[in-house]
Amino acid sequence: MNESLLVMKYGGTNMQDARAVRHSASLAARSIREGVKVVVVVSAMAGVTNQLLKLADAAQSGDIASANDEIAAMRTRHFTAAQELGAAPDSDTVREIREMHETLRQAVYGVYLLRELTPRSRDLIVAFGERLSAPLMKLALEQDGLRAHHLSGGEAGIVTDTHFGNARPLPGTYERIKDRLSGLLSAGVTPVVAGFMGETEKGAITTLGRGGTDFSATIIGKALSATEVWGWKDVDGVMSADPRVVADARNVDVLSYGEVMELAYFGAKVLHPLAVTPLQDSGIPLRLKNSADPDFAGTLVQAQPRDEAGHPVKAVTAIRNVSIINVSGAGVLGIPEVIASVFDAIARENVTLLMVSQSSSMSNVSLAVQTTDAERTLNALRAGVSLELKVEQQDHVAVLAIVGSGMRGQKGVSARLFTALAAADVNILMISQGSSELNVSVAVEAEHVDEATRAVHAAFNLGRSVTA
Ligand SMILES: Nc1ncnc2c1ncn2[C@@H]1O[C@H](COP(=O)(O)OP(=O)(O)O)[C@@H](O)[C@H]1O
Ligand SMILES: N[C@@H](CC(=O)OP(=O)(O)O)C(=O)O
Repeated sequence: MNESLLVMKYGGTNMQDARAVRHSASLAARSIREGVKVVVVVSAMAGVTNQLLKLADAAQSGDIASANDEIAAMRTRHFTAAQELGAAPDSDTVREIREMHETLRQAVYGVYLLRELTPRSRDLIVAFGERLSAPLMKLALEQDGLRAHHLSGGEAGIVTDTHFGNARPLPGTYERIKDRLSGLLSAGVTPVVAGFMGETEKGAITTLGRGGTDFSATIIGKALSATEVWGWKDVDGVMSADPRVVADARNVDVLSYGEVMELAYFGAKVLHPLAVTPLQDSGIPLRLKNSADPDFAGTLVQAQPRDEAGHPVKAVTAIRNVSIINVSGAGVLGIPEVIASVFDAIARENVTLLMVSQSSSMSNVSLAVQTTDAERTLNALRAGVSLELKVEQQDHVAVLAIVGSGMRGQKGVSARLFTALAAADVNILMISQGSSELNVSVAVEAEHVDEATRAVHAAFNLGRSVTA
């Protein structure tokens, strides 16, 4: 039998300070000592990605003083962590962190001089969060008595397209990762890869979208035919609802790739929406585990769902900051070309539609989009469709979704959802059901989304172990 290989991903919370990094390293070390080969993939320290985005914006708007203040604060944070992990002032780790901060400072100064922040330069800047974490994890593994080597996403072989900010791996990436990491692994060295980032074929740094370190880990898992990919979290795994909203949310022990994608798409912050896609062909399992309780099995994500009779829904989730764009125009919208022009205009803008509904009279189409995309959507529609159409925007909306493969062919699930919302006095603005029958989603007023989530969670009895 082949020896086991695990890809272990550590998020921002698990990298937030020296103590967290040391603990994270000890979790990897435990498996390595049991004879398992491990590839470690790290995120930026908690809060660093947002800080980098903020300071890049400050530089673009001419406020180089506050950008430099933020860089200095981050630098102190990384140096303190290195020192607390035992790095000497003249060590490689300290030198590398100093050099990276210097390059970051220069890149940010370039943005300030040009007053221009392109998606490409934003990616270069924002990826420093992960690049700065990797040497800290390498150091912690070495302090634990292991041999380790850190690499950027590009150095590890992650090659992407040029969609800066939301890049996708190119097919050749899998071979390349195998080439780059196999030698280290067979020499007994643990690779520590900076997550969230890759590079184009020409070597420009790209990022994989917010939360993209999960995606890096599964890309690497596929490339190396890993036994499993483990995502270490600060929660027990995927919960039946956001535990910050629903106090009695419970861990879901098994989910299918499809179910977890729906949950991530509809706002469950616990996983990148595309993270499972590299695993789908091979059936490599993904496990989400709590770093504070490593012996707990967590959530196993695999090809097949595991349904329990009488529990069609496994989790309820919500996307906030949504807007509804209403397109209306009696008589005009019924014409197929007009409908096509609405979707064409949106497709050109690359806007993600969260929900779509069309009235049966065909005089009205409602589109739910992230509020950050609303203006672009509105402009595209006004420019690209018939003048006779009226386009309106409604803000302060949220989309709530129930997810579970047990809904397939089950009657009464939507009725139960609507009854729960009505009893909680929550008005429904839009309704949609995926044809896969993995989810039902509703748009509600944002101010009611938390109470709606709690009401739905209770109505489907999710506050208990949801699978046998
Ligand atoms: N359904 C859910 N299951 C688990 N966690 C959820 C869910 N919805 C939202 N969350 C939140 O997601 C957080 C974990 O995601 P994130 O902070 O991105 O992890 P990390 O950065 O450590 O990888 C949890 O702390 C939890 O509050
Ligand atoms: N640091 C990146 C990538 C990431 O995956 O982070 P985390 O694992 O902390 O969610 C982000 O904040 O988007």
